[in-house]
Amino acid sequence: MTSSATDQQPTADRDAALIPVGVLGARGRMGTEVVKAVNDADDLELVAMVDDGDWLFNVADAGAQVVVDFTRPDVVMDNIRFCIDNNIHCVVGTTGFDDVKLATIAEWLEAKPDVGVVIAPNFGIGAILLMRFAQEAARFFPSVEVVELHHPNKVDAPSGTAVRTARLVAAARRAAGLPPSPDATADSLPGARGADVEGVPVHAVRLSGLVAHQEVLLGAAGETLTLRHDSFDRASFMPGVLLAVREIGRRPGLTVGIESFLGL
Ligand SMILES: NC(=O)C1=CN([C@@H]2O[C@H](COP(=O)(O)OP(=O)(O)OC[C@H]3O[C@@H](n4cnc5c(N)ncnc54)[C@H](OP(=O)(O)O)[C@@H]3O)[C@@H](O)[C@H]2O)C=CC1
Ligand SMILES: O=C(O)C1=N[C@H](C(=O)O)C[C@H](O)C1
Repeated sequence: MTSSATDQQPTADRDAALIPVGVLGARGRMGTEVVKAVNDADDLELVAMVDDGDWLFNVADAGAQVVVDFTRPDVVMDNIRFCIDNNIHCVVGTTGFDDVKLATIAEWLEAKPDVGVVIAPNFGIGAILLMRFAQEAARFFPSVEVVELHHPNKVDAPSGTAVRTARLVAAARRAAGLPPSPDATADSLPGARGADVEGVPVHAVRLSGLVAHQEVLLGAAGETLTLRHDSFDRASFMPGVLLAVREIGRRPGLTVGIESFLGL
């Protein structure tokens, strides 16, 4: 049997190359998948798994250099604060961030210029491309609406991805000088026209059998363009998560979305 270059390295050197990773929300739907993906990666080492009720200090005690957070919008800020204070880079998939929360994280990071935090509403490559395509298309169409469709256990609505998509589309429309989308609705039931995100209606569907799906509907005289992405399995988020884990040590400060990690 031939031995590889890695096999010939002394054990200490080989282990030194592994990135020690802690997972927060480790027993959740996403956390379970992340634990599997980290365990399967040759260059990463799972050193801590923390879920609700567990001792957060475990990640620091275990020497995690990077923490992956898929918990809940109401606890994620405390987790990020803890990691920054303990010089641990953060890869955050948990949703629920607004400009105020992002500014708070940026402020915390000022005291720790070597620490990186990436907040990504979606790690799916297809979903990231959908956002980019929607942004590109937005200026050509007077009408646009976003429909997101998810499993019924999701606690937040609309999804973080849909909010980010709507904001990107709204910014592209503003840059192009487009007026508000035409809409003659004068009488409606509450919620019938969706949530208004910077002038873009966002509709949220919760349905058994679904995982995570999104459509951006764009309309002009005599034509429509529908952009759709489907995550049928949470494995779809893992290449993006692992990319962020490997990259975040080289990206100090706050990054929103992994577009720049993908060269987009
Ligand atoms: N960015 C992306 O690509 C994706 C983002 N998400 C987002 O990730 C988040 C998690 O989603 P999902 O995995 O489906 O949710 P789950 O509810 O399945 O998982 C969350 C887990 O975190 C646990 N938890 C709660 N509080 C804490 C805490 N203080 N410390 C550690 N763990 C805690 C929960 O425990 P308990 O159940 O007891 O509360 C649960 O086990 C959501 O915000 C979702 O929108 C999801 C998919 C992809
Ligand atoms: O809760 C989920 O499942 C998902 N949450 C993220 C979001 O809110 O955008 C990403 C993806 O849609 C799956």
